[in-house]
Amino acid sequence: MDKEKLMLEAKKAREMAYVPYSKFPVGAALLSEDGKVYHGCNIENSGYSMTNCAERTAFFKAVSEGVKTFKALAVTGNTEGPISPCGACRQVIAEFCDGSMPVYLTNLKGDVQETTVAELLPGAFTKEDLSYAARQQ
Ligand SMILES: O=c1ccn([C@H]2C[C@H](O)[C@@H](CO)O2)c(=O)[nH]1
Ligand SMILES: [Zn+2]
Repeated sequence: MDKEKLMLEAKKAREMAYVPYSKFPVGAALLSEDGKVYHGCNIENSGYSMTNCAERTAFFKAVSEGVKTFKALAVTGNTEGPISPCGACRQVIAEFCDGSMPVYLTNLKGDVQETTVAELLPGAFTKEDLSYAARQQ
């Protein structure tokens, strides 16, 4: 699947957003190794901190169905420039994806920023950091 199609899938996913508080719908489309697209939207809550972003929704859907290897991610929202994932999502993306995996950040006007997982979260805390500590025990 090409990046244009993946960004279109993110736009479709955005239509499902549940955003009564921010009124700021976001869509994500996560392409798995086996070519399947996992869609995600943001899902808000009256307890604001319970809100789940579009990106994490897509990852949690895939992982909960046993899929943990991914090829690309597209995210879109109605931002002036390409949308910028929050810190929590950057950490979740870093958990499941190689640093070199492409991420397409876009908006409704069609601006596109092609970046990578490593660029989104330089110096991410990873499972390697945990295993170092475990080896010392
Ligand atoms: O990349 C982003 C940025 C924001 N949001 C959501 C969280 C909240 O519902 C709304 C406003 O922050 O947008 C996402 O889903 N993804
Ligand atoms: Zn987020």
